Amino acid sequence: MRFAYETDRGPVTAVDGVDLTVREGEVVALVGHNGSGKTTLAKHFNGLHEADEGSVSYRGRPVPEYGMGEIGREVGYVFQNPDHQIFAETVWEEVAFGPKNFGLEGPELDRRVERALETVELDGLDDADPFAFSKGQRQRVALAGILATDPEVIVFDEPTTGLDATQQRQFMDLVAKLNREEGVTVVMVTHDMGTVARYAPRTVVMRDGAVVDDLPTRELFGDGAALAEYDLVPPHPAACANAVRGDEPTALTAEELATALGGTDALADAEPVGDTASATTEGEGR
Ligand SMILES: Nc1ncnc2c1ncn2[C@@H]1O[C@H](COP(=O)(O)OP(=O)(O)OP(=O)(O)O)[C@@H](O)[C@H]1O
Repeated sequence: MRFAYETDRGPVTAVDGVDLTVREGEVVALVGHNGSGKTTLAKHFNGLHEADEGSVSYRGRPVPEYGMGEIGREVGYVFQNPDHQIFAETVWEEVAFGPKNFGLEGPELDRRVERALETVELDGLDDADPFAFSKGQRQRVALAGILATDPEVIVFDEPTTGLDATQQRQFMDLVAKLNREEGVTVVMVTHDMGTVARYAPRTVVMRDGAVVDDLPTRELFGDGAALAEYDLVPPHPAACANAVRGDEPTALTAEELATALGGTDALADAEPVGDTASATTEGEGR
């Protein structure tokens, strides 16, 4: 597929020649430099963009054929900045907006909202003003708003940007639980290699609008040549493991590294997500 933005200076091609299949129940990371086309591609998954050439299909049917409401119910998109999504004056109104739009009302709507708020651990805060929340809490409100629509797929654009290490871990553990327990398919655009290593078994690497690699994350982080070629910095546990492991597969997390070195979980416990906070392709702040 191909997509170009129309600008004053003419069309800017953002994605070109991408051929990608995401399977049900997967967690896939989309990585690559700034401007490589990750967000543009991701926005095709729920119809926020429509391909100029080729097409993007969901369950075998082209996304544009679904209509916005229909595809929105299947594929939720969580924006990088929750404030691009949040608009209501109370948490309840915010989370109820999606399912209300899809025609839910009464006790069924209440149940959906309560369940979504429980999942993100914001239950009991129905009347709170989401704009008075921390960034991490707003991110969770935004996620609850998507969860309340009961999607099959969730697309996250930089899900942990602006969250501290603990909030990052909490947010991503929640996402992992949705995948594990409810079978939600997850596609996440991220620069955070620690998050990729810990949560996404498959990584798609983009460059200049194209997919240049698509491989198991463990393979990517164990392959020095590929990491150098794509200019990706592996998370610390993988870097350490690569330095000492010989022919063994690399470690992706501190826990795995500790086990590989014959240690105990104590080492892992000592290092919560320091690796995820620093091991990005671009350094802090992204
Ligand atoms: N609204 C827009 N108008 C014109 N060009 C755009 C627009 N949004 C993105 N682009 C261009 O499309 C290309 C791909 O951008 P995109 O945001 O998809 O990349 P990305 O990999 O998600 O980048 P980042 O990591 O910085 O979020 C870039 O060249 C970018 O400048």
